[in-house]
Amino acid sequence: MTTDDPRLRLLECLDDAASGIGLFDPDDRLRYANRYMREAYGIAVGAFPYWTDMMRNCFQARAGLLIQTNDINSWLRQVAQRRRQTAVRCFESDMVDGRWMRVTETLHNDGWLLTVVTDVTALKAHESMLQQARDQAVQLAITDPLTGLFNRRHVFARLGALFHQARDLRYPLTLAVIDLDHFKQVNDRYGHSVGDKVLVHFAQKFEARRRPLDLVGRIGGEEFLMVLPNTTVQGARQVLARLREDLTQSLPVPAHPDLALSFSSGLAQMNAQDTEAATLYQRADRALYGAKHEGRARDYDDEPPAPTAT
Ligand SMILES: Nc1nc2c(ncn2[C@@H]2O[C@H](COP(=O)(O)OP(=O)(O)OP(=O)(O)O)[C@@H](O)[C@H]2O)c(=O)[nH]1
Repeated sequence: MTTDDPRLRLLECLDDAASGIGLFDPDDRLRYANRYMREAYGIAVGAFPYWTDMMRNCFQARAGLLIQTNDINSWLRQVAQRRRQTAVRCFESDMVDGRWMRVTETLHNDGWLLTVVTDVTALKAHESMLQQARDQAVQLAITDPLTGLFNRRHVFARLGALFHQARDLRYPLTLAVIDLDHFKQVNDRYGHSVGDKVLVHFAQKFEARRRPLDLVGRIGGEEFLMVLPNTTVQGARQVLARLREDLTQSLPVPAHPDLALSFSSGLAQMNAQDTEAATLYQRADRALYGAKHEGRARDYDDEPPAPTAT
């Protein structure tokens, strides 16, 4: 049938629309549904159910809208509290067949409600792909590609936050700047790729010893930083002693059993004079030079912390 009456043409076009369109009267009974809407919700041609019966049918037949509940009556009560409360309501719904629908309900002054249902499955997939790509980019930006530890930029950014937290909550915080000894000789003697394996091995040992609140990262070629919240210098010395033990009991590169390597560390515990993380780090870095100067393979802290102001 062709007609020039735009209202009739509109009804014809609505029936072919690529979105679901439904119209509910003030008693919440379906009075019009286009083909898409009937198919999506499993409503027979010629049937005009109440909204609650439509939902009940979806639940019982496990068709159309995915309703995950053990108690359909309580689900209906909860949803009814939100339905018809605002002039326009927009939400997303899962369908039993895996599709995602965006539902827009427009409430007219006289209580008639227009529902438009659009398939947004492709958009959702795209959104989740973007989210994954973003997460991956963030991960790459904070990770040292060789060892998988946090990189220098991220460790220093986190150090700032941990420093202020420890100062505000008044618990001790100790830094350990760790540097492998005579690492250049490893590269010179065994080659750069073996040197890389050694770095990875150390990183794994550091990571394995890390407690949940500790922060470990690679801040330079063969230099690592450990941030130990709630830990004094004495506590940090124990952590490092255990690390040395771990390292003496393992071969950095099994193909080269003669390859053994030590590390030196500079320790500094936050004190009342440290106004920012940078000064604490400088003290730890200076202490590292002390450890190297004293003969390497040791932990060094040249400035015992002053009593913390209360
Ligand atoms: N294999 C490898 N080597 C690196 C990497 N980054 C830096 N290095 C090397 O690490 C070596 C560091 O040498 P130095 O700074 O002289 O330190 P060292 O030989 O460990 O001597 P001390 O620290 O004084 O005990 C240099 O040879 C760098 O080329 C890396 O990612 N992989």
